[in-house]
This record gives sequence, C-alpha cells and structure tokens, in this order.
Amino acid sequence: MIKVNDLEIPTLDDISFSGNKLLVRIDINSPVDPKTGKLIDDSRIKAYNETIKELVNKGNSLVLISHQGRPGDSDFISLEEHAELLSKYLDMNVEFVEDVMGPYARERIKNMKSGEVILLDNVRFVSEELIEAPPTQHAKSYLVKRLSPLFDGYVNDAFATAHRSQASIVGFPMVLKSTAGRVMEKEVSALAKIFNADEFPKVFVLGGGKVLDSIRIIENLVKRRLADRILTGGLIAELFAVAKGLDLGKENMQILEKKGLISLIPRARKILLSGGPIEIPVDFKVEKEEGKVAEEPSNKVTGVIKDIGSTTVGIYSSFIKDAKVIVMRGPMGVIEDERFREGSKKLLDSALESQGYLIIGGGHMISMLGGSSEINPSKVHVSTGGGALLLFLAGERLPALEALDLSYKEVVKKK
Ligand SMILES: Nc1ncnc2c1ncn2[C@@H]1O[C@H](COP(=O)(O)OP(=O)(O)OP(=O)(O)O)[C@@H](O)[C@H]1O
Ligand SMILES: O=C(O)[C@H](O)COP(=O)(O)O
Repeated sequence: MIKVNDLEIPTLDDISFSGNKLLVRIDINSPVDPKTGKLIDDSRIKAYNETIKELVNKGNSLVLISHQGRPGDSDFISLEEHAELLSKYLDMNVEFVEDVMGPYARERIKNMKSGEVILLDNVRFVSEELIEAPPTQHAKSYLVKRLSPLFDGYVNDAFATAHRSQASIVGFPMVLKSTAGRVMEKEVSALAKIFNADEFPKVFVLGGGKVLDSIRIIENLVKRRLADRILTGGLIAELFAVAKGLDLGKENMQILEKKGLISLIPRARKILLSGGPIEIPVDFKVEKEEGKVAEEPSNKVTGVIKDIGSTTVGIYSSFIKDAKVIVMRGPMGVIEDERFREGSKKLLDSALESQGYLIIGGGHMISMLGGSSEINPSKVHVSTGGGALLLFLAGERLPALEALDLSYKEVVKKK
C-alpha cells in the first residue's frame, strides 16, 4: 500500500490481477511540433513499460487509455503515433483503435484475447472527460457506464494527470476494483521521500504556458512557505512582470490578452504583495521585425518575448547553484524554436552541475534532457508529471489518489 497523509492506495502487490481484462489509464500526453503534428518527446511513452509488461506477463489483456492536449490547441491530436511508439518500446503489438467508447471500441474490447494490448484514441475526444467533477458524478458518465462493464479492473498509472478530477481518472475507481500502477507508485513514494521539509534553500524554476495551473501552484507554495525562491520564465514571468507594473509593450500584452491571462494579474499581484519569493527576469530575448532576435531589459521591451535574457540566466544560475533542492517545470522560452532554447538549456545545465537534488517534470523540460544517460539517479528525479508533480510537492490533495483510496474502501473492502 502507498500511504500519503491519511490516504491508503493499493498497488499491484495488494491487488494481484491475472487473466483479467483491465483498463489502464496512462498519461502519454507529449509535446507536439506545431508545424508537423509529430511528437517531439517520447519519455512519457517509454515510462509505462514496466506496468504494461508486468500485467501482460500475468495473462491480462490491457486496454490503454490516455489524453493528448486540450481541444483547440495544436497538440490536440489522435494517438496513432503514440501506439506505434508504444509497440516499438514494448517490443509487442499495441493495436491502435480509432474510437474511445463507441460500438467499434466496445466490440474490439469484448473480443480481446489474453495478453493483447490495445490503445484507445484520445479520451478528450469525449466531451465528458473535460469536466472537472467529483468521482460519484463521473461514475455516472457515459464513458464509465459504457466501458466499465467490459472490464474486471482498473489500473491508474497516470501520475501526470493525478491533479485532474476527470472521468477516466476518478470515475472508473468508483465501479471497478482499482489499483495504482508502477509509475504512480514510484512517483508518489519517491517524491514523498525526496521532498524533505528541512532541506533548504529550495528553488523552484517555473516556466511554460500553463499559467493558471502555475498560479495555483505558486499560491500553494507561498502559503505553505515551501519555496525559498521561485524563478519565473515563460508566460508566467510575463504575467508577474506586468503584475509588478512593468510595461511589456503592446504586442506582449495582446498575447497575454489572447490567451485569457489578463484576469490573472490581480492574483499575481496579491502573491507579490504577500511577500512571495518571486524572481522576475531582468531581461528577455525577443523577436523583432523580420525575425530579428535581440536582448532587451525588462523595463524596455519592444519585441515579442520568446526567452529569458542572458543577464537573467546568470542571476538564476547562481541561485540554482546554491540550492539544496531544485524543482524545474516548464521551459523559460519557446523552445520549439532553436533560437529560444538557450535560457532553458543553460538553467538545466546549472541544475545538473549543482550539488543540489534536482526534481524535473513537465514534457517540455524533460525533452531538453534528450534522454541523457549521464543523469545520476541519486541526484535527479525525472518525473512524468508536470502540474501534478508541482501540486503534489505543494501539498495539494490529488483527485486520482483520493479516488483510489475511496475505491479501496468502497469497492474492494466491501465486496
Ligand atoms: N514567452 C513565451 N511565450 C509563449 N509561449 C511560451 C513562452 N515560453 C514558453 N512558452 C511555451 O510554453 C510551452 C510549454 O509549457 P507547458 O506549461 O505545457 O510546459 P510543460 O513542461 O510541457 O508542462 P506539462 O508537461 O505539465 O504540460 C511551450 O510550447 C513553449 O513554447
Ligand atoms: O501534461 C500534463 O500536465 C498532464 O498530461 C495533464 O494535462 P492537462 O494540463 O492538459 O490536464
């Protein structure tokens, strides 16, 4: 059993599935090249080998289910390429089923033979999946009602989606015998051990584009006084810069507005006023007319912000080098463009060189590790999680873990 605070979560050692048909929730949501629509990192796809092989070796047949991106975004794509990569890394056939809960998927699941593995299409193609609701409500969703009668059990290995109260995460545990998979088990146990409250300074390097999530994370970190410094990059840095009163120019303000981030300025301001240890870049790397790249001080920005500037890299690196624990999630800039990778790359190098323990998460930052074999596992934890990782470290209760705990009490023990 995994014990987190008052929760008790069964693992594959507590509920042994063999010869069963299982629904396995994984998170293979990966960064996508917006130009080609192809995946640019496969670390999350490789992560589930142990869980899948263990379950297949016990004669189970597996239906893998995952999301990819969010509707409206360029990474909201089908899982066909993911299935090819799963087949390659598992060295077994993972059949892609271009359906989630329709008659074709249900018929294929009914006819599965022992040891077979299939991957359903992007679960967020089903609109219900996008609703954040309690487990009891999701247990009544069409997704759960249509799929659950076809299975003997449910395994949740999607640590990276553990912070979402969505149907494929919290609905199935209410009606099926459920456990955590090996990835979930390892992440939760390792992180609970690594993140020692007595070790400081703790430096968080937070960038990327999921600003609403990051604000929530930062509020938690500040409230619980868990971070000695929070070094901001990406769109989060822009939001805090504006909240501090810096004029980032018309174009950057339009970008923030288009992304619906202006309404978050008061929350960012409140964090700053409450004494949150937020560091804001002193300079940015920007793109100007005709694709010209320049560095500009934060109080004199004229171009479109695409990365942190070199003075900021120097300052942030010195904080990182002195840290005992470094947590990194989300890139400092638009790393899909080679010209704007430098900020993230240099901070990552400083973290790897530092004496501190590095916890790194989020698809984009992990892709910067490039599958490096030189990573010392006693000094670095590469998490499959992004937002889930940060919220777990910030002490928030994760719906996926709560649902597995509840399932054990209500579905397993009462039977
Ligand atoms: N200044 C910026 N302006 C616009 N986009 C930015 C900027 N800086 C970073 N980004 C974008 O942020 C995206 C990555 O952010 P995201 O929050 O998804 O991080 P992540 O590490 O992939 O986390 P997760 O795996 O949890 O989704 C990249 O596509 C990158 O181009
Ligand atoms: O990348 C992540 O953080 C997870 O896959 C969850 O994705 P989401 O933020 O779109 O819910």
